[in-house]
Amino acid sequence: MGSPADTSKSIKVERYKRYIRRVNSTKLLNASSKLLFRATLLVALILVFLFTFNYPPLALADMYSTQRHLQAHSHFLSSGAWEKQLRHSATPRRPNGLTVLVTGAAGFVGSHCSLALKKRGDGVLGLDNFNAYYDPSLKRARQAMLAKHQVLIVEGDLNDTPLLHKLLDVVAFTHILHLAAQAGVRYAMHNPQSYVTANIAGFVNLLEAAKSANPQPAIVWASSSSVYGLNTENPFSELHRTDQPASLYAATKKAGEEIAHSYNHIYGLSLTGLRFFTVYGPWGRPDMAYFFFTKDILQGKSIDVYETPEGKQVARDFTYIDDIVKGCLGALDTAEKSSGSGGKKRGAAQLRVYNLGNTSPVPVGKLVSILEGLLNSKAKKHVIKMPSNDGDGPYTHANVSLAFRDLAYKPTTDLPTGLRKFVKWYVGYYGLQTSLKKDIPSA
Ligand SMILES: O=C(O)[C@H]1O[C@H](OP(=O)(O)OP(=O)(O)OC[C@H]2O[C@@H](n3ccc(=O)[nH]c3=O)[C@H](O)[C@@H]2O)[C@H](O)[C@@H](O)[C@H]1O
Repeated sequence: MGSPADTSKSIKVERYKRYIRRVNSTKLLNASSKLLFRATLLVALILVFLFTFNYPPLALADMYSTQRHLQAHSHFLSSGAWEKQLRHSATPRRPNGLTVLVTGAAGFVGSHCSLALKKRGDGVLGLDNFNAYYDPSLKRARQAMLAKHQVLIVEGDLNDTPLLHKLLDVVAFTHILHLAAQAGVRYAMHNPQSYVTANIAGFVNLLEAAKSANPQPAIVWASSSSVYGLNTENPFSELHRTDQPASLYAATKKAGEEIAHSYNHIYGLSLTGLRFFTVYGPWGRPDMAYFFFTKDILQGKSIDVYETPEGKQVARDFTYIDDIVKGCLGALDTAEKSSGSGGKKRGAAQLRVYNLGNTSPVPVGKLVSILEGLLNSKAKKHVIKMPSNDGDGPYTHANVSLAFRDLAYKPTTDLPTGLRKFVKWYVGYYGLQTSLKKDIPSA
């Protein structure tokens, strides 16, 4: 046993050691929290750098798509109420009415078709990703217009597989009117990938969901006059060559027609492709010439009017939206049922392709002079040779005898009448009535 002095000394030594251990461990803790803090700061800085400076389009696109994905999937979470809304919108209000999923429902042709279907008592559910290819506020305005008629548009992408399967699970669609696409002939030079994503991957994704559905819906979808590409026979008939597309847009639409063939062959999906010819009218697309010519003429800006390399006028078979809507409804009404179910083919199914044009090409110069008359304003025309490498063709002209025979399709609106209706809508929508020198005469 030691003396009290020894004991007291050893207690003090022990206390000192404990103190030193505590100080050291605090130092260690401080050091490791500092390290952790610095690491977190570094990671945060790297993330901020990546999002803000390094890959802005990628980071933002990812953020938006994740946001949309979460939005779509949050619907699944509160699924009861959401599913009820879907079914309500999709339920027909007439005996034997169709139950139609309209993709691209906030688009130009999609919104008109959705409204026409709803008005005659069919059930309609829309799907649209509201992308910013052109002013999304116009798409929102179309959505609001449809909402007044009890048509719901789900915000989501064709490439969102769980969402597509969910929609087809919740509603037993008899038909899909597939109009969602990356449109525009010349924009394909600037953003080729968007055409592949929407017009090929998106279409395949939709067909995959449709082939697995039970019952399989019949599908009517938008192809394009541009598939005629370098074809020189005139007017364009469905029997002519379509293996020489002049733009990536046209190539993706032609690919769609071939993909439709394979899904029809393998799974018994009923598929009808409609080749639209330069569709125009109220609620139209701001990226199209008739639309931005109107804007530019009213603003006193110059417009480029293309001519062919030989100095000839460029012409289009401009087709009025109401005629196109009748063609789409005719195709839906005559579509036979798909033959398969749950991913298995049970027999041969219908496979069709039709031109939907106006059968009366008009030179672009004439389009401009009609607009000048309606707007009471002289255009500052800048006539230039058509850019040779942007996929544009010199003229289009539809033979619609097949669509007339099978769909009772008969276009009735000439360009002056249709443009008058468009201009009337345009000045009303953009609140320009008072700035025009005279009222737009009624049709
Ligand atoms: O039928 C289709 O399948 C396609 O129709 C539409 O393409 P296009 O017929 O090319 O329409 P659009 O661009 O309005 O040019 C019209 C005319 O104006 C000429 N044009 C064009 C631009 C310009 O600045 N000047 C000009 O003269 C131009 O040379 C052309 O002669 C759809 O956009 C497309 O999505 C697809 O559906």
